[in-house]
Amino acid sequence: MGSVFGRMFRVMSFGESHGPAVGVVVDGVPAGVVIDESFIGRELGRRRFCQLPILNPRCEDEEFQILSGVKDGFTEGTPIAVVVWNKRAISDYYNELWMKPRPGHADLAYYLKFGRFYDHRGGGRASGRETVARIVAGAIAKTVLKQTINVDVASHLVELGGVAISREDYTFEDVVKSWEKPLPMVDDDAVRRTIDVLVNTVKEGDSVGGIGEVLTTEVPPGLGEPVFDKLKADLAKAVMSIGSTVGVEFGLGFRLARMKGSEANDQIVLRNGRPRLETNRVGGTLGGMSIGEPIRFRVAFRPTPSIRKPQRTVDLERMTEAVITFRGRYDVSTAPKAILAAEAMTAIVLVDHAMRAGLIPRAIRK
Ligand SMILES: Cc1cc2nc3c(=O)[nH]c(=O)nc-3n(C[C@H](O)[C@H](O)[C@H](O)COP(=O)(O)O)c2cc1C
Ligand SMILES: C=C(O[C@@H]1CC(C(=O)O)=C[C@@H](OP(=O)(O)O)[C@H]1O)C(=O)O
Repeated sequence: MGSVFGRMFRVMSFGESHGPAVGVVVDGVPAGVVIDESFIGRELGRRRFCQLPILNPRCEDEEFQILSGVKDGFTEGTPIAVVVWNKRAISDYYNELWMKPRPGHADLAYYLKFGRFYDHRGGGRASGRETVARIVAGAIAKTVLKQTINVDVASHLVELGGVAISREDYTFEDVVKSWEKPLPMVDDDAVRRTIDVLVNTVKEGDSVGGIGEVLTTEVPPGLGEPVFDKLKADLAKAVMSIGSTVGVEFGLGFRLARMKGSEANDQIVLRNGRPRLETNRVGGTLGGMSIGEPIRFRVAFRPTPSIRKPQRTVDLERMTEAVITFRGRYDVSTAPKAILAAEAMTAIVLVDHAMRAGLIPRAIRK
Protein backbone atom coordinates (compact mmCIF):
# COMPACT_ATOMS: atom_id res chain seq x y z
CA MET A 1 0.00 0.00 0.00
CA GLY A 2 1.40 3.32 -1.05
CA SER A 3 4.92 2.20 -1.88
CA VAL A 4 4.38 1.77 -5.65
CA PHE A 5 4.50 4.71 -8.06
CA GLY A 6 3.93 4.98 -11.82
CA ARG A 7 1.68 3.38 -14.44
CA MET A 8 3.98 1.79 -17.08
CA PHE A 9 7.35 2.52 -15.48
CA ARG A 10 6.57 1.28 -11.99
CA VAL A 11 8.77 1.92 -8.99
CA MET A 12 8.38 0.09 -5.68
CA SER A 13 10.44 1.41 -2.79
CA PHE A 14 11.05 -0.64 0.38
CA GLY A 15 13.06 -0.56 3.59
CA GLU A 16 13.43 1.36 6.84
CA SER A 17 16.20 3.60 8.11
CA HIS A 18 17.49 1.06 10.66
CA GLY A 19 16.65 -2.16 8.80
CA PRO A 20 19.38 -4.07 6.93
CA ALA A 21 18.78 -2.23 3.65
CA VAL A 22 16.62 0.13 1.66
CA GLY A 23 15.89 -0.66 -1.96
CA VAL A 24 13.76 -0.50 -5.03
CA VAL A 25 12.13 -2.69 -7.64
CA VAL A 26 11.68 -0.98 -11.01
CA ASP A 27 9.27 -2.73 -13.35
CA GLY A 28 8.61 -1.74 -16.96
CA VAL A 29 12.20 -0.81 -17.84
CA PRO A 30 12.58 -1.43 -21.59
CA ALA A 31 14.94 -4.16 -22.74
CA GLY A 32 18.24 -3.21 -24.35
CA VAL A 33 19.13 -0.20 -22.17
CA VAL A 34 22.86 -0.02 -21.38
CA ILE A 35 23.23 0.15 -17.58
CA ASP A 36 26.36 1.82 -16.24
CA GLU A 37 26.62 0.77 -12.57
CA SER A 38 29.17 3.51 -11.90
CA PHE A 39 26.52 6.09 -12.87
CA ILE A 40 24.15 4.71 -10.22
CA GLY A 41 27.05 4.95 -7.73
CA ARG A 42 27.76 8.56 -8.75
CA GLU A 43 24.09 9.53 -8.34
CA LEU A 44 24.08 7.99 -4.84
CA GLY A 45 27.35 9.83 -4.19
CA ARG A 46 25.73 13.18 -4.99
CA ARG A 47 23.34 12.54 -2.05
CA ARG A 48 26.09 11.87 0.51
CA PHE A 49 27.36 15.41 1.33
CA CYS A 50 29.94 13.78 3.58
CA GLN A 51 32.32 16.73 3.06
CA LEU A 52 29.76 18.82 5.00
CA PRO A 53 28.90 16.33 7.78
CA ILE A 54 26.18 18.56 9.29
CA LEU A 55 24.13 17.77 6.17
CA ASN A 56 24.45 14.00 6.57
CA PRO A 57 26.15 12.94 9.82
CA ARG A 58 25.31 9.27 9.24
CA CYS A 59 27.24 9.30 5.95
CA GLU A 60 26.53 5.75 4.71
CA ASP A 61 28.94 4.49 2.03
CA GLU A 62 25.87 3.62 -0.12
CA GLU A 63 27.14 0.22 -1.23
CA PHE A 64 24.48 -1.20 -3.55
CA GLN A 65 23.78 -4.46 -5.34
CA ILE A 66 21.69 -5.08 -8.46
CA LEU A 67 19.82 -8.33 -7.85
CA SER A 68 17.91 -8.78 -11.10
CA GLY A 69 16.93 -7.45 -14.52
CA VAL A 70 20.40 -6.67 -15.89
CA LYS A 71 22.51 -9.15 -17.86
CA ASP A 72 25.90 -8.40 -19.47
CA GLY A 73 25.32 -4.68 -18.86
CA PHE A 74 21.95 -4.56 -20.67
CA THR A 75 18.45 -4.43 -19.18
CA GLU A 76 16.43 -7.57 -19.86
CA GLY A 77 12.99 -5.91 -19.84
CA THR A 78 12.23 -7.62 -16.51
CA PRO A 79 12.05 -6.05 -13.01
CA ILE A 80 15.30 -4.51 -11.81
CA ALA A 81 15.75 -4.95 -8.06
CA VAL A 82 18.45 -3.00 -6.25
CA VAL A 83 19.37 -2.99 -2.54
CA VAL A 84 21.46 -0.35 -0.76
CA TRP A 85 22.84 -1.61 2.56
CA ASN A 86 22.34 0.28 5.84
CA LYS A 87 25.58 -0.07 7.79
CA ARG A 88 25.80 2.93 10.11
CA ALA A 89 22.52 2.95 12.02
CA ILE A 90 22.82 3.62 15.78
CA SER A 91 19.42 2.71 17.21
CA ASP A 92 20.21 3.38 20.91
CA TYR A 93 19.59 7.12 20.45
CA TYR A 94 15.96 6.31 19.75
CA ASN A 95 15.23 4.16 22.85
CA GLU A 96 14.14 7.12 24.98
CA LEU A 97 11.90 8.36 22.14
CA TRP A 98 9.77 5.22 21.90
CA MET A 99 6.11 6.27 22.18
CA LYS A 100 7.21 9.90 22.51
CA PRO A 101 6.64 11.23 18.97
CA ARG A 102 9.11 13.83 17.78
CA PRO A 103 7.31 17.06 16.87
CA GLY A 104 7.44 17.51 13.10
CA HIS A 105 8.34 13.91 12.32
CA ALA A 106 5.97 11.17 11.17
CA ASP A 107 5.99 9.23 14.50
CA LEU A 108 2.60 10.51 15.67
CA ALA A 109 0.87 9.76 12.36
CA TYR A 110 2.36 6.25 12.21
CA TYR A 111 1.27 5.57 15.82
CA LEU A 112 -2.27 6.82 15.17
CA LYS A 113 -2.55 4.62 12.06
CA PHE A 114 -0.49 1.51 12.90
CA GLY A 115 -0.44 1.51 16.70
CA ARG A 116 2.66 0.24 18.46
CA PHE A 117 3.96 -1.59 15.38
CA TYR A 118 5.60 1.46 13.87
CA ASP A 119 9.39 1.70 13.60
CA HIS A 120 10.56 5.08 14.92
CA ARG A 121 14.32 4.41 14.70
CA GLY A 122 15.95 6.94 12.39
CA GLY A 123 12.51 7.89 11.12
CA GLY A 124 11.68 4.28 10.15
CA ARG A 125 9.85 4.12 6.85
CA ALA A 126 9.33 7.92 6.87
CA SER A 127 13.08 8.48 7.05
CA GLY A 128 15.03 10.60 4.63
CA ARG A 129 16.96 7.36 4.10
CA GLU A 130 14.07 6.15 1.92
CA THR A 131 15.08 8.71 -0.72
CA VAL A 132 18.02 6.43 -1.54
CA ALA A 133 15.51 4.13 -3.30
CA ARG A 134 14.30 7.07 -5.38
CA ILE A 135 17.86 8.04 -6.35
CA VAL A 136 18.53 4.51 -7.66
CA ALA A 137 15.25 4.40 -9.61
CA GLY A 138 15.95 7.93 -10.82
CA ALA A 139 19.38 6.90 -12.10
CA ILE A 140 17.74 4.08 -14.08
CA ALA A 141 15.07 6.51 -15.37
CA LYS A 142 17.69 9.08 -16.40
CA THR A 143 19.57 6.36 -18.27
CA VAL A 144 16.39 5.40 -20.15
CA LEU A 145 15.61 9.05 -20.97
CA LYS A 146 19.12 9.65 -22.30
CA GLN A 147 19.10 6.57 -24.52
CA THR A 148 15.60 7.19 -25.93
CA ILE A 149 14.18 10.73 -26.06
CA ASN A 150 17.47 12.45 -25.08
CA VAL A 151 16.13 14.44 -22.12
CA ASP A 152 18.33 15.47 -19.17
CA VAL A 153 17.13 16.45 -15.69
CA ALA A 154 18.95 18.65 -13.17
CA SER A 155 18.27 20.44 -9.88
CA HIS A 156 19.76 22.99 -7.52
CA LEU A 157 18.93 24.97 -4.39
CA VAL A 158 17.64 28.52 -4.80
CA GLU A 159 17.30 29.23 -1.06
CA LEU A 160 18.54 27.54 2.10
CA GLY A 161 18.30 28.74 5.69
CA GLY A 162 16.97 32.09 4.48
CA VAL A 163 19.86 32.76 2.07
CA ALA A 164 18.62 33.08 -1.53
CA ILE A 165 20.71 32.98 -4.70
CA SER A 166 20.89 36.41 -6.31
CA ARG A 167 21.23 35.19 -9.93
CA GLU A 168 18.34 34.67 -12.35
CA ASP A 169 20.41 34.29 -15.53
CA TYR A 170 21.66 30.73 -14.89
CA THR A 171 21.62 28.04 -17.60
CA PHE A 172 20.90 24.32 -17.39
CA GLU A 173 24.68 23.73 -17.52
CA ASP A 174 25.25 26.14 -14.57
CA VAL A 175 22.74 24.10 -12.58
CA VAL A 176 24.46 20.80 -13.45
CA LYS A 177 27.85 22.28 -12.49
CA SER A 178 26.55 23.62 -9.16
CA TRP A 179 26.90 20.05 -7.82
CA GLU A 180 30.70 20.46 -7.96
CA LYS A 181 30.42 22.99 -5.09
CA PRO A 182 29.95 22.20 -1.37
CA LEU A 183 26.26 23.14 -1.83
CA PRO A 184 24.39 22.95 -5.15
CA MET A 185 23.81 26.69 -5.62
CA VAL A 186 24.69 28.67 -8.76
CA ASP A 187 25.80 31.67 -6.69
CA ASP A 188 29.20 31.28 -4.91
CA ASP A 189 28.48 34.06 -2.45
CA ALA A 190 25.22 32.36 -1.46
CA VAL A 191 27.14 29.09 -0.93
CA ARG A 192 29.54 30.79 1.51
CA ARG A 193 26.78 32.62 3.38
CA THR A 194 24.60 29.51 3.59
CA ILE A 195 27.41 27.40 5.05
CA ASP A 196 27.83 30.03 7.80
CA VAL A 197 24.10 29.90 8.52
CA LEU A 198 24.12 26.08 8.64
CA VAL A 199 27.12 25.95 11.01
CA ASN A 200 25.51 28.50 13.35
CA THR A 201 22.17 26.69 13.20
CA VAL A 202 23.80 23.44 14.36
CA LYS A 203 25.58 25.32 17.17
CA GLU A 204 22.15 26.51 18.30
CA GLY A 205 20.86 22.92 18.09
CA ASP A 206 18.34 23.91 15.44
CA SER A 207 17.51 23.17 11.78
CA VAL A 208 16.44 25.10 8.65
CA GLY A 209 14.30 24.63 5.55
CA GLY A 210 14.96 25.50 1.94
CA ILE A 211 13.70 25.76 -1.63
CA GLY A 212 15.03 23.88 -4.65
CA GLU A 213 14.33 23.91 -8.36
CA VAL A 214 14.15 21.09 -10.91
CA LEU A 215 14.83 21.80 -14.59
CA THR A 216 14.89 19.62 -17.67
CA THR A 217 16.14 20.08 -21.19
CA GLU A 218 13.44 20.28 -23.91
CA VAL A 219 10.77 17.59 -23.36
CA PRO A 220 9.07 16.32 -26.54
CA PRO A 221 5.42 17.38 -26.90
CA GLY A 222 2.62 15.07 -25.78
CA LEU A 223 3.73 13.82 -22.35
CA GLY A 224 0.78 14.00 -19.93
CA GLU A 225 -2.89 13.09 -20.36
CA PRO A 226 -6.06 15.17 -20.01
CA VAL A 227 -7.37 15.73 -17.39
CA PHE A 228 -6.43 13.91 -14.14
CA ASP A 229 -3.11 12.55 -15.40
CA LYS A 230 -1.62 15.90 -16.32
CA LEU A 231 2.16 15.91 -16.35
CA LYS A 232 2.29 18.69 -13.75
CA ALA A 233 -0.20 16.79 -11.56
CA ASP A 234 1.91 13.64 -11.61
CA LEU A 235 5.11 15.63 -11.03
CA ALA A 236 3.48 17.39 -8.07
CA LYS A 237 2.41 14.07 -6.56
CA ALA A 238 5.87 12.64 -7.17
CA VAL A 239 7.68 15.44 -5.34
CA MET A 240 5.05 15.95 -2.63
CA SER A 241 5.66 12.30 -1.68
CA ILE A 242 9.22 13.20 -0.61
CA GLY A 243 9.46 13.70 3.17
CA SER A 244 9.55 17.32 4.36
CA THR A 245 8.11 18.71 1.07
CA VAL A 246 5.50 21.39 1.76
CA GLY A 247 4.99 23.08 -1.61
CA VAL A 248 5.49 22.90 -5.38
CA GLU A 249 5.20 25.76 -7.88
CA PHE A 250 5.52 25.43 -11.66
CA GLY A 251 7.39 28.03 -13.68
CA LEU A 252 7.05 31.40 -11.96
CA GLY A 253 4.38 29.75 -9.78
CA PHE A 254 2.91 32.01 -7.11
CA ARG A 255 4.50 35.04 -8.82
CA LEU A 256 2.22 34.37 -11.83
CA ALA A 257 -0.78 34.74 -9.54
CA ARG A 258 0.21 38.35 -8.91
CA MET A 259 0.67 39.29 -12.61
CA LYS A 260 -1.73 40.53 -15.27
CA GLY A 261 -2.49 38.23 -18.22
CA SER A 262 -0.47 40.55 -20.43
CA GLU A 263 2.55 40.03 -18.16
CA ALA A 264 2.05 36.33 -17.52
CA ASN A 265 1.16 34.84 -20.91
CA ASP A 266 4.05 33.24 -22.78
CA GLN A 267 3.86 34.54 -26.36
CA ILE A 268 3.90 31.83 -29.05
CA VAL A 269 6.58 32.40 -31.66
CA LEU A 270 8.01 30.48 -34.64
CA ARG A 271 11.56 29.24 -34.05
CA ASN A 272 13.28 26.93 -36.57
CA GLY A 273 9.85 26.12 -38.04
CA ARG A 274 8.40 25.06 -34.65
CA PRO A 275 5.86 26.89 -32.45
CA ARG A 276 7.74 27.77 -29.26
CA LEU A 277 7.08 29.77 -26.10
CA GLU A 278 9.01 33.02 -26.11
CA THR A 279 9.47 32.99 -22.31
CA ASN A 280 8.24 29.70 -20.64
CA ARG A 281 7.04 31.43 -17.45
CA VAL A 282 4.44 28.65 -17.15
CA GLY A 283 7.11 25.98 -16.59
CA GLY A 284 6.84 23.79 -19.69
CA THR A 285 3.28 22.43 -19.79
CA LEU A 286 -0.07 23.71 -21.08
CA GLY A 287 -3.29 21.78 -20.51
CA GLY A 288 -1.16 19.38 -18.49
CA MET A 289 0.91 18.28 -21.50
CA SER A 290 4.49 18.95 -22.52
CA ILE A 291 4.87 21.28 -25.50
CA GLY A 292 8.50 20.85 -26.51
CA GLU A 293 9.79 23.23 -23.82
CA PRO A 294 11.90 22.50 -20.74
CA ILE A 295 9.95 21.62 -17.55
CA ARG A 296 10.73 23.85 -14.59
CA PHE A 297 9.36 23.87 -11.04
CA ARG A 298 10.35 24.76 -7.49
CA VAL A 299 9.90 22.73 -4.32
CA ALA A 300 9.80 23.96 -0.70
CA PHE A 301 11.11 21.83 2.18
CA ARG A 302 10.35 22.47 5.85
CA PRO A 303 13.08 22.33 8.54
CA THR A 304 14.30 18.99 9.92
CA PRO A 305 12.16 17.87 12.89
CA SER A 306 14.85 16.33 15.17
CA ILE A 307 16.67 19.20 16.86
CA ARG A 308 18.67 19.58 20.08
CA LYS A 309 16.29 22.12 21.61
CA PRO A 310 13.72 20.73 24.08
CA GLN A 311 10.36 20.09 22.43
CA ARG A 312 6.92 19.31 23.84
CA THR A 313 5.21 16.04 23.05
CA VAL A 314 2.87 13.46 24.57
CA ASP A 315 4.07 10.22 26.19
CA LEU A 316 1.65 7.87 24.44
CA GLU A 317 2.18 5.06 26.97
CA ARG A 318 1.29 7.16 30.03
CA MET A 319 -0.89 9.69 28.17
CA THR A 320 0.89 12.57 29.87
CA GLU A 321 2.59 15.61 28.38
CA ALA A 322 6.37 15.30 28.14
CA VAL A 323 9.48 17.16 26.97
CA ILE A 324 12.08 15.48 24.75
CA THR A 325 15.58 16.51 23.73
CA PHE A 326 17.00 14.67 20.74
CA ARG A 327 20.56 13.41 21.31
CA GLY A 328 21.16 11.53 18.04
CA ARG A 329 22.35 12.60 14.60
CA TYR A 330 20.29 14.88 12.40
CA ASP A 331 20.63 16.63 9.04
CA VAL A 332 20.64 20.40 9.63
CA SER A 333 18.43 20.64 6.50
CA THR A 334 16.70 18.01 4.41
CA ALA A 335 16.74 20.27 1.33
CA PRO A 336 20.07 19.29 -0.32
CA LYS A 337 19.26 15.56 -0.29
CA ALA A 338 15.55 16.10 -0.88
CA ILE A 339 15.97 18.21 -4.03
CA LEU A 340 18.03 15.39 -5.51
CA ALA A 341 15.13 13.05 -4.76
CA ALA A 342 12.86 15.53 -6.59
CA GLU A 343 15.23 15.42 -9.58
CA ALA A 344 15.05 11.61 -9.52
CA MET A 345 11.24 11.58 -9.24
CA THR A 346 11.05 13.92 -12.24
CA ALA A 347 13.04 11.48 -14.38
CA ILE A 348 10.73 8.65 -13.22
CA VAL A 349 7.57 10.60 -14.16
CA LEU A 350 9.01 11.57 -17.56
CA VAL A 351 9.87 7.97 -18.46
CA ASP A 352 6.43 6.78 -17.32
CA HIS A 353 4.66 9.39 -19.43
CA ALA A 354 6.96 8.93 -22.44
CA MET A 355 6.08 5.21 -22.36
CA ARG A 356 2.38 6.04 -22.07
CA ALA A 357 2.73 8.46 -25.02
CA GLY A 358 4.31 5.67 -27.10
CA LEU A 359 7.68 7.43 -27.34
CA ILE A 360 9.58 4.65 -25.52
CA PRO A 361 8.95 1.02 -26.62
CA ARG A 362 9.31 -2.09 -24.41
CA ALA A 363 12.60 -2.93 -26.16
CA ILE A 364 14.84 -0.12 -27.39
CA ARG A 365 17.19 -2.52 -29.24
CA LYS A 366 16.89 -6.24 -30.07
C1 LIG B 1 16.47 13.81 2.58
C2 LIG B 1 15.79 13.83 3.91
C3 LIG B 1 16.55 13.84 5.07
C4 LIG B 1 15.93 13.84 6.33
N1 LIG B 1 16.69 13.89 7.45
C5 LIG B 1 16.09 13.95 8.67
C6 LIG B 1 16.86 14.02 9.87
O1 LIG B 1 18.08 14.02 9.85
N2 LIG B 1 16.19 14.08 11.05
C7 LIG B 1 14.83 14.09 11.13
O2 LIG B 1 14.28 14.17 12.20
N3 LIG B 1 14.09 13.99 10.00
C8 LIG B 1 14.68 13.93 8.79
N4 LIG B 1 13.92 13.81 7.66
C9 LIG B 1 12.48 13.60 7.85
C10 LIG B 1 11.58 14.72 7.35
O3 LIG B 1 12.06 15.97 7.72
C11 LIG B 1 10.11 14.55 7.65
O4 LIG B 1 9.81 14.79 8.98
C12 LIG B 1 9.58 13.19 7.38
O5 LIG B 1 10.12 12.66 6.20
C13 LIG B 1 8.05 13.27 7.26
O6 LIG B 1 7.76 14.22 6.28
P1 LIG B 1 6.30 14.53 5.77
O7 LIG B 1 5.48 14.90 6.96
O8 LIG B 1 6.52 15.67 4.81
O9 LIG B 1 5.84 13.30 5.07
C14 LIG B 1 14.52 13.81 6.41
C15 LIG B 1 13.76 13.77 5.22
C16 LIG B 1 14.38 13.79 3.99
C17 LIG B 1 13.54 13.74 2.75
C1 LIG C 1 20.43 8.24 7.08
C2 LIG C 1 19.93 9.24 6.40
O1 LIG C 1 19.13 10.20 6.94
C3 LIG C 1 18.56 10.00 8.21
C4 LIG C 1 17.18 10.56 8.15
C5 LIG C 1 16.56 10.61 9.47
C6 LIG C 1 15.11 10.80 9.50
O2 LIG C 1 14.55 10.85 10.62
O3 LIG C 1 14.47 10.96 8.43
C7 LIG C 1 17.28 10.52 10.64
C8 LIG C 1 18.72 10.29 10.66
O4 LIG C 1 18.97 8.91 10.85
P1 LIG C 1 20.01 8.35 11.95
O5 LIG C 1 19.45 8.74 13.29
O6 LIG C 1 20.03 6.88 11.74
O7 LIG C 1 21.34 8.99 11.67
C9 LIG C 1 19.35 10.68 9.32
O8 LIG C 1 20.69 10.32 9.29
C10 LIG C 1 20.20 9.40 4.97
O9 LIG C 1 19.64 10.34 4.38
O10 LIG C 1 20.97 8.60 4.43
